[in-house]
Amino acid sequence: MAAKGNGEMKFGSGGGSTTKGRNGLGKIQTQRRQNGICHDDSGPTVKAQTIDELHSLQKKSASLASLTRETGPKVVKGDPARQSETPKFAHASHPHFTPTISVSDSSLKFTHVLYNLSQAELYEQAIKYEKGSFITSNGALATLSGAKTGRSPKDKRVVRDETTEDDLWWGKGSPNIEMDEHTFLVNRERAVDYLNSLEKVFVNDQFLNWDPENQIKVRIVSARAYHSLFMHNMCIRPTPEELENFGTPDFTIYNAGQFPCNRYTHYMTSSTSIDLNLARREMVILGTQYAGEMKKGLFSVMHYLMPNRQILSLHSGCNMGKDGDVALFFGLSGTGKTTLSTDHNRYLIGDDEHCWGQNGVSNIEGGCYAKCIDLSKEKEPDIWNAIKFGTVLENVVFDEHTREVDYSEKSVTENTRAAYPIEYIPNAKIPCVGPHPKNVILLACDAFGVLPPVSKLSLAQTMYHFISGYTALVAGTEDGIKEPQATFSACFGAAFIMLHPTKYAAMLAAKMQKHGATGWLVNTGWSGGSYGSGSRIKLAYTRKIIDAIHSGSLLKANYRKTEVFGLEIPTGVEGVPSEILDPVNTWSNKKAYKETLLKLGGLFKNNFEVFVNHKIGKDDGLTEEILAAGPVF
Ligand SMILES: Nc1ncnc2c1ncn2[C@@H]1O[C@H](COP(=O)(O)OP(=O)(O)O)[C@@H](O)[C@H]1O
Ligand SMILES: C=C(OP(=O)(O)O)C(=O)O
Ligand SMILES: [Ca+2]
Ligand SMILES: [Mn+2]
Repeated sequence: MAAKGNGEMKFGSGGGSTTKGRNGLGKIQTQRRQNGICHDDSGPTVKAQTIDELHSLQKKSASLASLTRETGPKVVKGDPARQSETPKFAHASHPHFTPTISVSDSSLKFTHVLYNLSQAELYEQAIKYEKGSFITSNGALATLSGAKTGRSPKDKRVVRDETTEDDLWWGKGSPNIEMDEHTFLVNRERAVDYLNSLEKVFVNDQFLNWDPENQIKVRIVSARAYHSLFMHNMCIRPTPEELENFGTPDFTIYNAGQFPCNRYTHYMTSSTSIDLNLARREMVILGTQYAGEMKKGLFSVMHYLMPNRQILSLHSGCNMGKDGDVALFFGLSGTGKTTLSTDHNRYLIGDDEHCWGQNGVSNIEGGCYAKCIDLSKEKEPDIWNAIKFGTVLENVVFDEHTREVDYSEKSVTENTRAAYPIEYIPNAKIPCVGPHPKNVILLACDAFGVLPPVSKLSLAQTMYHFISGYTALVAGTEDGIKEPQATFSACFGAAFIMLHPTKYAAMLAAKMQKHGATGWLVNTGWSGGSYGSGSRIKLAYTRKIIDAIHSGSLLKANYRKTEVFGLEIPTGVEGVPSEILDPVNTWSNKKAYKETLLKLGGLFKNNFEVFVNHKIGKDDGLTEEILAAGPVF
């Protein structure tokens, strides 16, 4: 599969190109692998369906309807390859078929709906019809997401209308780039036409949010078995009874990711467009097949719907101890939410998206989406073992013959991923709900290497760091040592929030205060120098720190304050060498340490300037305190 400049996918010809693996065998470069599409025409003979049956099926798939045409393709259930399910009148060549002149050409076509297929059925669909789909030695389904191997936040658009005009955060710094209703409909029509032009589409009807009172029904219409399996794993799966009584979805995604948007359409700046229309309760995806867009798109919807019900939506992992103590793990991508919330000694509530309401926390999702770069069985056994039959493995490289995955391979992308149902983690807490959090852990992967491995935060400091949403990763790994790239993303999820960050911050402050939660800042990044001279803090040490937070022992430790950031750091943590707890000790060049510390402090200050004139909550005092809780120098 080769990417064209405009984001379209082009399937090239010829065999898959291979590179030599460790054992000399060709390793499948899944990105470039080509395979002919297999057409299965060996099904039994044509059998007509009743009109009633057809109507009930059409009702089920009413969301595929065009808004501007009275008629569109007829929708039928089942795989077109299994011809027994194909009605007679689908074939224009049939002697009894009488065309009507009053209908459009599209109404003569049939689109088969593959409705809530099982994992096994989706495997078969993917392997038969989707290039680059393979079963790996652990039983997972390896797939390719195409040209896009990560999200495209710059291509996200939100319809600005009466519904959203006053409520949403617009303008500088906001992730909500506006589009008008008409343009949304243009893209919607493009996506629906594309989907209707296919022989078959996949429809998933599922739930979001384990809190039964605030559950949302979602429908995902997509063209690839990969997308259907991904959402099957990531959303909450309905029981057969729940599916029978599903009714009308609260929100629908039309994922036509293989098809580009029209770049001449107003508001478009590339051939990728992810469009959110809150009034219509619809999302359209064009020009990207990265499955994470669906999951994070729905997360944005929850970031709008839930705060309106006084429920705080959180970009965080969440787990619970044997005694019912709940911890939240906030952090940007790659900082450790999934890794640290998946803890063999605790119950996993969820790895990425939660709600904090009146009764406690609830996971929004039914699955986890783990990064798998450099994954090892020793360091992350639970995630390793979750990669089995049913799991979607995105963009990984594996041995052509043994189908063993090489998790160190970055040739397709560094953002290799595994999506699995949450019950694949043995100590998952089902239903995924828990009491009010006791600890709120803010994760930052500081590639500058100046933030302490752990600090205890005051409420004002927690808010300051929550609003800042800092992390710094390395810019690129190929051209040698590069400057770490500081990223500030409000609420540790600026790409997904819909309201002004201070709205979420005020809710978090109120909830933490009410329930007596303690805030912590944990650096999962560098120590002993910046990226290039220092090294990443050992996961084993970070786990010890997290253990001490959970057990309550760290709360009782002795603390002292650091300069510049004014962070309270413990003098000792069980299982962690004491000297690393103050980063200055780990730097051989103390002058370089101080310069880097001041540099990072300056970046924090600059970033926070846009929030200086905003009030956080009803309490003026808190706003003042938060402004004072940043670096001082
Ligand atoms: N000290 C550490 N703490 C947490 N993660 C670490 C650490 N060192 C290395 N890692 C790696 O960093 C990555 C964190 O990614 P992940 O948990 O998926 O982040 P998120 O869920 O926040 O996007 C994992 O690949 C993990 O193995
Ligand atoms: C899926 C994502 O989540 P994370 O990287 O936080 O795990 C994402 O941000 O695209
Ligand atoms: Ca994320
Ligand atoms: Mn994650």
